[in-house]
Amino acid sequence: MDLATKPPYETVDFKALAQQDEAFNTTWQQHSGKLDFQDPTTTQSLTKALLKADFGLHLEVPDDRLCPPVPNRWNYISWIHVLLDSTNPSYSNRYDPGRHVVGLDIGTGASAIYTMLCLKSRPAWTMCATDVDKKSFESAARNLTLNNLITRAKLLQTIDSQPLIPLQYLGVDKLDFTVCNPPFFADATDMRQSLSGEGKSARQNAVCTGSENEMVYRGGDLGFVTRIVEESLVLRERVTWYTSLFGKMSSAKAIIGLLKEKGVTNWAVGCIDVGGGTKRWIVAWSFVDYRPCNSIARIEKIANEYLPFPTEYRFALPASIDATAAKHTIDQQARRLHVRWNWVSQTATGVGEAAGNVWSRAYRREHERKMRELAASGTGDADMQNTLEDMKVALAFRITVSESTREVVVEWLRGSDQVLWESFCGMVHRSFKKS
Ligand SMILES: C[S@@+](CC[C@H](N)C(=O)[O-])C[C@H]1O[C@@H](n2cnc3c(N)ncnc32)[C@H](O)[C@@H]1O
Repeated sequence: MDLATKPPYETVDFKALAQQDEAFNTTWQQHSGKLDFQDPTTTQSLTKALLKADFGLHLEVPDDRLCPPVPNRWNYISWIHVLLDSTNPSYSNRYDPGRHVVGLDIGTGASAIYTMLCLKSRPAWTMCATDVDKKSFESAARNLTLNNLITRAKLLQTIDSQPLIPLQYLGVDKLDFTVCNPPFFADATDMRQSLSGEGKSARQNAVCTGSENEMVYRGGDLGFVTRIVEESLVLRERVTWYTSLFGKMSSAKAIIGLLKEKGVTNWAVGCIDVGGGTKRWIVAWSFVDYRPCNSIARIEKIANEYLPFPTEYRFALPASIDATAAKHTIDQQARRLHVRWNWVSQTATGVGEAAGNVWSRAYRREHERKMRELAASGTGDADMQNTLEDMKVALAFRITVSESTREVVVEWLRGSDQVLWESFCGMVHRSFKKS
């Protein structure tokens, strides 16, 4: 399986895993095929077997440190893959093996799980990783060495008074993303109650071997990520995507509320829910204007007010228009506008960039007049193209005509002006209403 684009886990086939992994098979046989997730030996055996079978990774963690469940950790990383691939400056919306990406794993833990999954799945990536806990830090370094990944990682043991995104101490100027599974609990009582399932109808899914200093932070996950938000308001574009996991939906909502209050308009919300187990939430935000694809930026499981503005607009082709005519309409319409435009007829997809509202009636009239003048003077298209060369992009978009669904799909790729994006979608749609 190609790890670079390996999809998220939906379930785990324990029986098949037992056939592949001898050590896990012993656990499986001992429990007669019924795994006890409250037993630390079982959960360690499962984690090790999955990492080996699915990622070719070897893991050693001290018994008193967090042993990470693989599906939920991988699903976060695979969500980050889509987030980064869909905000690729080339607008390709695909994994680019040549793209060098630098990430930071805040609080990497004894397993260095996120760092290892990123490095193993994306060979051109490098990772920075921090932790305050000496034992976890040393164990993380051991795991990276054991898997021959240490040369692509920069490890830093920090102290709590240092920034959570310590660019200066890491000797790094910019980052493409941060990943973080923060300590979820506000104090020892909160941790004990939550892990014992007090106040919940169902028991916790798996035993947690995490020590108090790994799992507890003042203010819990909300307190920890509020610090990341505050640092992000200073660092801004020096990190393209700030992301974090949350144990509670209420914490994810509070962070989105804080981001909105601070004027952040580009964010994404994800949910991790493997096999109906404990749900986890992911929030990502950015001060850069590349827009993530709708399918990962907006999950349906949270109230609308916490979702970012949609980055996709679809409409059905009128019955009177066939797909060939629709493709022609889209291409011709874009060519008449003062935009950079690249249409690929084989895939019926075009990508364009505009400096502003160049489809307004006034702008179009003026543009057409200039085009006529240029044609009359014999300099033709070339001069008009020159005006696009140094253009500051206010909106980038992709338009696809889907023959199978008879739909036009408009995607927002770049830009911070929601009104401009809505106006553009309206213009594309109207051109089909007229014909
Ligand atoms: C819940 S654990 C996550 C470990 C690992 N990333 C995982 O997902 O299994 C939180 C980690 O954050 C670390 N941590 C706590 N405060 C920190 C700080 N100020 N800077 C960096 N790491 C910190 C803890 O030591 C712990 O390893």
